[in-house]
Amino acid sequence: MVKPLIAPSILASNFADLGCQCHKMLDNGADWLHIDVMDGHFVPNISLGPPIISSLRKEIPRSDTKPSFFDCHMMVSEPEKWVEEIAKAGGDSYTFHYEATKDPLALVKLIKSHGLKAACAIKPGTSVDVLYPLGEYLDMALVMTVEPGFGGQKFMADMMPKVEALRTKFPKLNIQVDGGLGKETIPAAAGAGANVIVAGTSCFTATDPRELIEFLRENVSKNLSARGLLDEKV
Ligand SMILES: O=C(CO)[C@@H](O)[C@H](O)COP(=O)(O)O
Repeated sequence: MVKPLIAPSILASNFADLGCQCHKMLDNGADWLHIDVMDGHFVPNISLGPPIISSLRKEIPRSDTKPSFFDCHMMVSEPEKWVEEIAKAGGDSYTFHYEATKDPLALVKLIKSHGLKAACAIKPGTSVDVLYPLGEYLDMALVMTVEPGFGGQKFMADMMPKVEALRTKFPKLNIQVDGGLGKETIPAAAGAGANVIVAGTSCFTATDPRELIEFLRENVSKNLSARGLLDEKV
């Protein structure tokens, strides 16, 4: 059974006001914060790293009663190098790119040994088949629906067969989609079986973020329920 999880991508926030903007998302119903770490090598952009995650963790302490999950998407060329730093900074999950590592299973073990959830992402040009041998070891698979590197790009609907294939093979796996998600594109993503929705621009520009987050969640719930996979526990 899986839950719908809505994860605003802080790349779309105003970094000068990061703490307040993150509180706003969590207070309006977000389940996770999606934190995009970019190194200027794996992707042609530089965003933020462990020091900012560490400051954000002080602002949003771990809590059992309030959402405080930091979902760290590592768009970096040497993902092995940053696991310990991200754990120390207060990350909860560590998503590496399949394309960036020679030994994904060893990396999954390393991530878990630091107490983090382990996830693997694939870029749009990467076949979903590469995730099949990893699926049983992962806490989450991420199907990129834009080329990684920048927010505000157009959702690639042609990635949905990858999501559908993963959902069929791994009914209970968290399957995340990232890039171009909002009211217009959620039906395709939820319909294909995605349950973890990263939404940057749509969440941070919404006049009513609560209404948008609820809309995204409803779409996912409806589709998971139709598949008999919805975890209804709060
Ligand atoms: O990882 C990335 C981009 O590389 C994403 O997390 C984007 O930041 C999503 O932003 P929107 O497309 O929702 O604006």
